[in-house]
Amino acid sequence: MSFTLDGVGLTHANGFTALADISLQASQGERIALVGPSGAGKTSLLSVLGTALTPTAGQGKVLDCPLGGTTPGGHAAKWVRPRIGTIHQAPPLPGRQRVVTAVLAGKLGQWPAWKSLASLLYPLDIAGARAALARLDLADKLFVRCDQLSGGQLQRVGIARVLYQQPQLILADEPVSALDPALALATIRLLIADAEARNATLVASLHAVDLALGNFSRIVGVKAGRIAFDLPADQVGMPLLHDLYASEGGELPVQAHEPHFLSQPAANDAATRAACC
Ligand SMILES: Nc1ncnc2c1ncn2[C@@H]1O[C@H](COP(=O)(O)OP(=O)(O)OP(=O)(O)O)[C@@H](O)[C@H]1O
Repeated sequence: MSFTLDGVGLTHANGFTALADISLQASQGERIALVGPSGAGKTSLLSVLGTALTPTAGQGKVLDCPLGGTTPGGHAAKWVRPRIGTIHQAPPLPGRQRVVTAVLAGKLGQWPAWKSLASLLYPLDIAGARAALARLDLADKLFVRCDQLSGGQLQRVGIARVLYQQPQLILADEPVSALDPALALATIRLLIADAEARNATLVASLHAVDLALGNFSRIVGVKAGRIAFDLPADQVGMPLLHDLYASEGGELPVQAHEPHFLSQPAANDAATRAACC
């Protein structure tokens, strides 16, 4: 198993319960899209899987490491964290940092301390960083400072960093939200192809339901901190989606703005997917 969550809950310090009774499993190599309205708990769920947040209820394991066993500096943290690659909606990259350093930082947790330190002073694997950036059409930005990039370019640098890292588990939080529809589709397909080639597990939260349904075989709907459904994409129909997004007036967020997609009685129609995804 890549991860198992059993009745996991997360209540924040202010008493707000962001996740409740989450039970979810994934085999190594599975690719899952998380969909749901704003505030549903998708980022919270990814943070628990990434061991950035510790559940306040339930139990689970990520890459065989028990959740809550990842105290800073502890053995479990040192072992599991370098094997998880997180893609943030807005990558937290220092503005003054060069793109090459930001990409190479993907392997800081895997390298010995001397190599990490040396690479911060002078990039040690420029060819590796360039190759990862080239996959996202950004090879020409290798020595550019991060604060000189657009939001979409910065988002793709965050993805290049994870491609360079080659983690066993990729957690992507709205990874293509700043990209135009065509680039978003190409980038999601690149991430999926990379995960497939390496048998890595990929869990991606996606704002656009058409992007999720058209590219992922397993869809997990999250609503009010709970799993609303966990189904193969071809079983996720329009009534289920409209119910999931009821708090947003039932309007489905789509990438391609295809009226055709929205008028279909079920999203599992192959022609619909071909038309919009
Ligand atoms: N540190 C925190 N303290 C209290 N509440 C929080 C905290 N972080 C998140 N929340 C709340 O938890 C809920 C779930 O947030 P989360 O970011 O997981 O949702 P999301 O589904 O990712 O939303 P979006 O699609 O808008 O990014 C929200 O209501 C949010 O306000």
